[in-house]
Amino acid sequence: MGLKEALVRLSDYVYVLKENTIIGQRVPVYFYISDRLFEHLEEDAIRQAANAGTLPGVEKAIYVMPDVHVGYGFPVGGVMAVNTQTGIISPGSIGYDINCGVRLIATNLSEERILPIRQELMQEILNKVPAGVGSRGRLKLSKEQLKEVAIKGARWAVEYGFGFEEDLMHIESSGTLPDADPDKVSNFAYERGSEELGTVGSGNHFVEIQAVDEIYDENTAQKLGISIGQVMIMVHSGSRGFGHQVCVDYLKVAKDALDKYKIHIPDMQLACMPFRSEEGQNYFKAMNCAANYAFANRQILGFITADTLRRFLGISWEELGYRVVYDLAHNIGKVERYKIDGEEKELLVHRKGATRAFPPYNPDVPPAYRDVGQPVLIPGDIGRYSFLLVGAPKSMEISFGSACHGAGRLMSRTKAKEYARKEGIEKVLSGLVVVARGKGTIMEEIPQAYKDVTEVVKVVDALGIAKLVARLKPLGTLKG
Ligand SMILES: Nc1nc2c(ncn2[C@@H]2O[C@H](COP(=O)(O)O)[C@@H](O)[C@H]2O)c(=O)[nH]1
Ligand SMILES: [Mn+2]
Ligand SMILES: [Mn+2]
Repeated sequence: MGLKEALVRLSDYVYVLKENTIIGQRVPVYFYISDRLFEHLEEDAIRQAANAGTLPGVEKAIYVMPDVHVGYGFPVGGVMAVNTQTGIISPGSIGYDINCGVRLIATNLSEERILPIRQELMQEILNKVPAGVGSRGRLKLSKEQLKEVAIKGARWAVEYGFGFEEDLMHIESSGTLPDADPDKVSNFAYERGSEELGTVGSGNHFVEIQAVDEIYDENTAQKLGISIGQVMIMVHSGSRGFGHQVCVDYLKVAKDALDKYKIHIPDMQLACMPFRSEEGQNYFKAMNCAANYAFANRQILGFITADTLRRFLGISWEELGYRVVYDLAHNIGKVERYKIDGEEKELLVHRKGATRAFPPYNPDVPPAYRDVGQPVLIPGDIGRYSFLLVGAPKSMEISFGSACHGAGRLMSRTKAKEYARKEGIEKVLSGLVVVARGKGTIMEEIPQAYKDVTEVVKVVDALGIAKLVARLKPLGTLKG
């Protein structure tokens, strides 16, 4: 019997793989998924989530979000929490693109102003915002400067002139993670990171001009300053080669340390180290450096894009009404506290392709949003929609304060290209404005390559993990 058949349907949106379904699996795995999305659930993604349930110190349950797909060792869309005293830290369960994440910026502009000029505007954004494989940014930073970025995160970018002090109040962890030690990052990571700060990257990463096209919760939307027809900027990028190298370096450290700590894992891609060990702490401190690099990266990208839009229209910052709504990480490991069976525990929450979704009145929600909950930013694809939600109370009980992170890939890059070729790329992209350095990327990133994000957010909304606030439609997209 395959693992998919072993899943028990508990309700409309919840399936469980009971503990001990595979050897050594100490906790159940909950899949938050609708029947439509269940059809796409891969056997290998189920196995990866079950494998994670065997890791030392794993607490309560593994949670899998509706945008799940197979990843490196741990599935994208997976949430795993381990005890910080007895548990491990797993680089593969955080991901290669450390602090890949999303930023949403609001403007005062209305959709009508952008629609007639969107092709020219996106061309200008393509000229001004560095994107694409191995693209170089405006900055070439020395190792000493990069160490500052690794410590200060988004604050470094603001001090350098990319943005405003108040932006920092609207970023997860204010855009600066404290436990960062730049001496734990390799020279090669510094080399790879030196010319990539302020660059989008390739593939799934993007800068998109969007318009608010539906509001589900008028009261919350008002508190977030969101209204119908409003033009928004969404940025999706991460820590580029810098973070990738941190992951590569510490996967090797983890593999080498398995014998030393007598850790047995069902898959080498889950190589891990005790969180409290020297190796585990070194990775955690390097991972936070990469996360800070990513916060700085999105700070720069969002600011350059807004500045390009402003200059293109010949308007001031005031007229543009630039305002960071929120910026969040969806590949990260964070120390948080949760009650399990009545006992409060300190846990290291691995979110890989999963978004923190803290509810109202949580002290880690920025003061401006304290009574509505943390904004949850869910990109969809270049042709359909993206969504703005806010964290809701159930997330603290049933998903370690987490929600989904996107639509999730449906087709491999090769399959997407084949589909685009067969159907004809002009037909597939009809009515969309998409710019990129290489045509290949667009073929891999067609809307059909992704699941239906509307179905994905319906699940987290129905479960009370996050609450739908607004739908955003793309006006133009820059792909890497
Ligand atoms: N609005 C857009 N959404 C997009 C685009 N390309 C990808 N995506 C979505 O982002 C998530 C997150 O991706 P990941 O790399 O962090 O796993 C992905 O699942 C898609 O739903 C885009 O161009 N525009
Ligand atoms: Mn991402
Ligand atoms: Mn990424």
